[in-house]
Amino acid sequence: MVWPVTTERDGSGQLIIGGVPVSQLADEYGTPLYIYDEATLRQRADAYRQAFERHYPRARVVYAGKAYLATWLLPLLDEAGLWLDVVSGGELYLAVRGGFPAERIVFHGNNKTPEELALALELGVGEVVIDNHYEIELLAQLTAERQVALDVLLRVNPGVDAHTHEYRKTGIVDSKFGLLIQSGDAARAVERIRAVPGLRLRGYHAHIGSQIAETEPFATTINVLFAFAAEMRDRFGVVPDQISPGGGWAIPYESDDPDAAIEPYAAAVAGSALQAAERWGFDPPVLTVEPGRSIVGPAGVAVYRVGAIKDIPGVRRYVCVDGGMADNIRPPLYGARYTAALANRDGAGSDHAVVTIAGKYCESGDVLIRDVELPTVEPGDLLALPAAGAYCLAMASNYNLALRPAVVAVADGRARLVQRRERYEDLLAREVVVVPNQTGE
Ligand SMILES: Cc1ncc(COP(=O)(O)O)c(C=O)c1O
Ligand SMILES: N[C@@H](CCCC[NH3+])C(=O)O
Repeated sequence: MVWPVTTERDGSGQLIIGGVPVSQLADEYGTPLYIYDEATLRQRADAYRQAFERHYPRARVVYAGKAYLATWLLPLLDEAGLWLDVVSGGELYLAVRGGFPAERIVFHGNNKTPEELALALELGVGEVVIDNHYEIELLAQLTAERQVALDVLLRVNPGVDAHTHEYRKTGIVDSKFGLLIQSGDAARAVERIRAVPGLRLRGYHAHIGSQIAETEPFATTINVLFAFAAEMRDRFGVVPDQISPGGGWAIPYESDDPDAAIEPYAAAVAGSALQAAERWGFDPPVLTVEPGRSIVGPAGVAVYRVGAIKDIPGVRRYVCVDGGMADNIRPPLYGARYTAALANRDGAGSDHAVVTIAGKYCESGDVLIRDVELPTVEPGDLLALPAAGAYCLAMASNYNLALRPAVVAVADGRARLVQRRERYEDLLAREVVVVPNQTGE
């Protein structure tokens, strides 16, 4: 359940993804290595669009690029008919340079800079999701200067507590995202947006958090959004043509996690929206969802090579790998759990032991998996971590001047290098001070 759909073992026990042996990829491109299975990506993108089309008359699926964004992914998203959510000038720039249609880009962020907003207008993004009063004034000025009109949504804070890690909650009252409904702040923003000639208010947005495996908080959020919409209709006569409960649907990381299938999520979210529209007296507006993790997460596998192995008698065995928190910060940041498998062999017949997979960086917290049962591993073995497609590379750093990993996309027995591994020279690319060459000149 946690592995890409094409994952199998060949006769010799090697792990195969997309028809390609993982060890072959590791030998060719080095480790750590991130492998994306195109079949899984396409299947999930299609599943989202089809499920929402089935359950709702006017649905829009927007991929949240913060989970993982690279130019090679863009045609695949485009072909699947998805929109794209970006949260920075950098994501916006990459998406447009990579050929994604700007009119299907939604620009998010709780502190968009004047330069980022100007870029969004220049590139012609489809929608901007306004987060705060400062942004309304910036957009008022920018649209007036350029004599253009812009479609906007208002991000509200619905005051909904989703069951997820504290750091992943975004819709509770004490949050930096959106404007609170219950204090009247969101209503004040609606009033102001309506008075700005260059802004066309299309509807309301909320995002309550990430890695949420229950549908109930989404249903509550949708109801709060429609109730707010009804209040705005009664006060100002505004009828929204779009409502968005954001993204945040979970994926399984370990085999006993909830399976978080897409179909029941879509059925529940669409059902809640239809019900709430009826209850509050609206024709169903466009329903927009913004999955990030649940599209790319299950498609990605991280591959590491084992190096040092350290036994602390009676305490634990550390199996150290050649990556860690620089390519995957999630375990130290959220206490996120992963599972792992031997990739270059299946370890059949060998003893099993509970070990801790540690990274190579200078932090005690640099542990990828605490306590995972594996066959006996040796230096040189390859370990594969599934469900690594979202928020690993996207949050990767050069800590300890680590080189960020290569990315390979696999499909039908073929591998494409889509992002090369960083090189030592890349570490010098931004240095301003002249670096002497080896002869000291
Ligand atoms: C506004 C918004 N939309 C969508 C997402 C995507 O979330 P996820 O990757 O959990 O689906 C996020 C991130 O949490 C977000 O902030
Ligand atoms: N980066 C997070 C979640 C935050 C999503 C973006 N708002 C994770 O890895 O789970």
